[in-house]
Amino acid sequence: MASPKKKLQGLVAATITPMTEHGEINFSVIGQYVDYLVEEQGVKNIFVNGTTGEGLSLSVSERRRVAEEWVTKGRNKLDQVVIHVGALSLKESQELAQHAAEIGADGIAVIAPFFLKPWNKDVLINFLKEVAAAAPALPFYYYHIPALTGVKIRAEELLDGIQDKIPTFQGLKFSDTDLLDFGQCVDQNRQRQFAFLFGVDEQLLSALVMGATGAVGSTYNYLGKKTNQMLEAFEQKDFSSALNHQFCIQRFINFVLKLGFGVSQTKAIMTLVSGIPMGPPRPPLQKASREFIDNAKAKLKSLDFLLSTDLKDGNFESCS
Ligand SMILES: CC(=O)N[C@@H]([C@@H](O)[C@H](O)[C@H](O)CO)[C@@H](O)CC(=O)C(=O)O
Repeated sequence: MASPKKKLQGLVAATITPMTEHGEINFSVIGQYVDYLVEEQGVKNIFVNGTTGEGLSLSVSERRRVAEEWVTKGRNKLDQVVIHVGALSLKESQELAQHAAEIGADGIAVIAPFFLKPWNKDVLINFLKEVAAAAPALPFYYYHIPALTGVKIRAEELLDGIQDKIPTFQGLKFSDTDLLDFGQCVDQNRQRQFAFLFGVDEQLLSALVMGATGAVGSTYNYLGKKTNQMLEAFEQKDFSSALNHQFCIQRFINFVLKLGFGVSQTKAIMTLVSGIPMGPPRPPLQKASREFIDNAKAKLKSLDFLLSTDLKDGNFESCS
C-alpha cells in the first residue's frame, strides 16, 4: 500500500492556474507563486488542477505541464503536491495519474465523472479503482464535490470498505456543506489513518470540530495566514479566538458570495492580494468585473487583509 511521507494535514491551497491576457498558461509566475504561498501565507501543501485551477478547462497536455511546473518549482519548498487527475475519460484520467507518479507528485485526487455519471457507489468505486491502479505507488484521494459534479452518492457510503477496492486510498477531500455526512466519514473510519480534508472554507471551524485533519480551498491562497491563526487557536483549545477568526473570514466570504464569487473572482482577488498576475479565466468563465474588484478591494482593506494603512484607523470591522 502506498504511504505518504507524512499524512497530509493543515492547509492545502487549491492553486489557481495563472494565465496570460491571451488565455495561455503563464508558467513564468509559478515559482513566485510557490514562494508567496510558503513565505507570505504559511501554506506548504497544494492541490493542483482542481476546480480553482480550472483543471477540467485545460487540455491533457496543459494539465501535464502545469503539474510538472508545480512539482518542479515546489521541490524542497512545499511539503506535498497533490494533483487532481479526474476527467470524463477514464483513459485520460489514467494517463494523468501515471504522469503524476512519474513526475514525483505526492498524491492524486479524482472527482466523480459528471457527464455520463456513475449511478451507484459500486460503479463509482470501479471508476476510481481503475484510475488509482494507474499510479499504484501514489496516495489516492476522492474529491467529493456533489454540487458541481451532480453525483450525490454520500461520501460515508463510498468510504465503507473502500480500502479493500483501492488499497492506495488515503483520504477524502470533502467540498460539501453536509456535516452529517462528513462527521460520519470521520466517525466510521477512526481506526484508519485517513486524511479528512474539508473544502468549504467559510465553515472550516465546524469541520474541525467534526474531526477534519486539514482543508483544501481557494481562499488559502490569500487568506492562508489568517486561517492558520484559526487552526492554531483551535489546536490550543482557544475556541473563542478560533471563532473570531472564522467569523472574520466569513465576513469576507459572505460579502463576495453575495456579489457573485467563483474561479474568476478568486483569480482577481489573488492578483490584488499577492501582486502576482493570475490573468483571466478560460471561457466559458468571464473575467471578474471592475465593480467586483473595487468592492472586494475595499472589503479586504476594511478587514486588514490587504497591506494598506489608509483605511485602518477607526475601522470597527478590522480583524487584526
Ligand atoms: C466550489 C468551490 O470552488 N469550492 C472551493 C472553496 O474553497 C470555495 O471557493 C470557498 O469555500 C468559498 O466558498 C474548494 O472546495 C474548491 C477546491 O478545493 C478546488 O479548487 O479544487
